Amino acid sequence: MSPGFDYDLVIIGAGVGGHGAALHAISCGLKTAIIEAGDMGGTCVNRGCIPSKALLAASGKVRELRNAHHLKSLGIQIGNVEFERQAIADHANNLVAKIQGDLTNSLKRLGVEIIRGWGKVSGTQKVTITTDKGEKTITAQDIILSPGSVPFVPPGIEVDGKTVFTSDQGVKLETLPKWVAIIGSGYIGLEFSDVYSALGCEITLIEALSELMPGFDRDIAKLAERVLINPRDIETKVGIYAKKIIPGSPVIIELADFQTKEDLEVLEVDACLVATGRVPATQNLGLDSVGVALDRRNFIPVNDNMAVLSDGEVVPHLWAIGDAIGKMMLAHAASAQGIIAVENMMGRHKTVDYRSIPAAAFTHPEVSYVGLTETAAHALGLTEGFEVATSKSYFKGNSKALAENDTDGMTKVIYRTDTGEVLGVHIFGPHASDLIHEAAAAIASRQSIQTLAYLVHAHPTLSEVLDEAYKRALVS
Ligand SMILES: Cc1cc2nc3c(=O)[nH]c(=O)nc-3n(C[C@H](O)[C@H](O)[C@H](O)COP(=O)(O)OP(=O)(O)OC[C@H]3O[C@@H](n4cnc5c(N)ncnc54)[C@H](O)[C@@H]3O)c2cc1C
Ligand SMILES: NC(=O)c1ccc[n+]([C@@H]2O[C@H](COP(=O)([O-])OP(=O)(O)OC[C@H]3O[C@@H](n4cnc5c(N)ncnc54)[C@H](O)[C@@H]3O)[C@@H](O)[C@H]2O)c1
Repeated sequence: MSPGFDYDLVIIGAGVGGHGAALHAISCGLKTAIIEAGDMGGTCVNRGCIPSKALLAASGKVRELRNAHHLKSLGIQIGNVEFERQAIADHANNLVAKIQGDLTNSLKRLGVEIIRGWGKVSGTQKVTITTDKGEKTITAQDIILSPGSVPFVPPGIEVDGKTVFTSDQGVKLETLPKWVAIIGSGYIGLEFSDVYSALGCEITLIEALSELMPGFDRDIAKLAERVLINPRDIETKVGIYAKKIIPGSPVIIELADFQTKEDLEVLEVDACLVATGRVPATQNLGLDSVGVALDRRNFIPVNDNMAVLSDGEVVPHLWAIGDAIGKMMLAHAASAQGIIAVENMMGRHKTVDYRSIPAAAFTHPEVSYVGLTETAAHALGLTEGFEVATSKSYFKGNSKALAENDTDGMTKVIYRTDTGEVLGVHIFGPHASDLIHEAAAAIASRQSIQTLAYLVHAHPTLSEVLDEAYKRALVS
């Protein structure tokens, strides 16, 4: 315990980032407190990963069981498949309650003090907590800020939470609108279009940029579009943005060309999900009391060790992690950053290796990746002076996928031609979110495709799609 302080570590925000940091701090012997103003578990547990994956799991089963053609190819026939919207919503809500309870108990069991209220830095190594009952100030050797993020709603869009809503309300599945517009084809847009289309809604997917799924590798995005969008009841509008959205019945959406800003058409739909990204929840954190200014996009500036910066200089004993620093808005990235922050405050110099952090969209089939897209790899090659090559393999050549009659998908491995170092791996296909981890481990140790091609994969497994892609690189 640091002499003269109430705690060794105080964490503001009990999302997955704060939780990960707290668990690691306890394992390092630090007396730790965590401050939470809202729901324990933050976005991921209450309004993000957990409820959305519960909805995807249930709606994915409906899709599978209603796919008579696929079932027949396996010799199976079943009758009408029914579902109850409220029962699916209850599954998601119950899972949230369970995981929120488990997370809170894990903190209590380990001796992390949970303080409810709004936390604010009130000077060097000081935090003030405001509750309905008043204010109290505590001191800590170190402070971690993990306040997370909230949905971004572009100007002109009015959210009423009922007919026009963000994922915060969407995960509650309070209605199944007959016709729903989804604004944005990123992670949330894709996952919700998977849920809604499986449950029988008609969708119009609107993307401002010139291609759908702009954040994903191009080959993967094109194939994903052919499987996840085109055959389903989803109309797409690309290069078009929602200039104005008025809630009601119907919801009125004014669309305009993203490049020219010219007005295009007006849609009248039953509901609209706004999935246009997230912004950091970094207001009123008391950062001015220690001379810290937010960056241009309101993220907290940090260095590679997660130390908060003021004018480029480290602010001693102040750290920030998670969505609020804007490096990679993912749950596992937030908790990895929490662990790295604690390691550095313990005097062990460590940084986060973003290149090896995987990401996945839990659609049916799934999309996953780790490392660079082909475009980013070529750009890096140009600045660092190396050539890039790719190797692809397809689920339609994989015995396990063939046995399941589930063969839509591909794997793409991107590597340097000089050293063979793997720079990125992208998978679209069944279980892609699990398959990506061997590639993440390979990238973490900067392995070459030549080494990976000699790894032995069990047969018949889906993981052989990676084996095939590695081996193909040796003969190309
Ligand atoms: C619909 C959806 C689905 C998602 N699915 C996935 C997924 O499948 N996989 C994945 O990796 N990521 C997913 N994400 C992203 C993931 O939820 C976030 O990356 C993650 O929650 C970030 O964690 P965090 O700890 O930084 O912040 P948060 O989870 O946002 O937690 C921050 C916490 O801090 C509290 N807080 C803020 N300010 C204060 C203050 N001053 N005082 C006290 N408390 C404060 C907030 O109340 C909140 O509880 C999803 C997000 C959404 C919206
Ligand atoms: N499976 C997962 O890991 C998962 C799932 C959901 C969310 N998340 C996280 O949550 C964050 C937010 O997700 P998201 O899908 O909202 O953001 P995103 O950044 O992934 O996608 C937003 C999309 O909306 C488009 N857009 C923005 N404004 C628009 C407008 N006015 N009209 C039309 N299109 C517009 C953007 O071009 C972009 O393609 C992501 O950064 C992601 O990291 C992760």
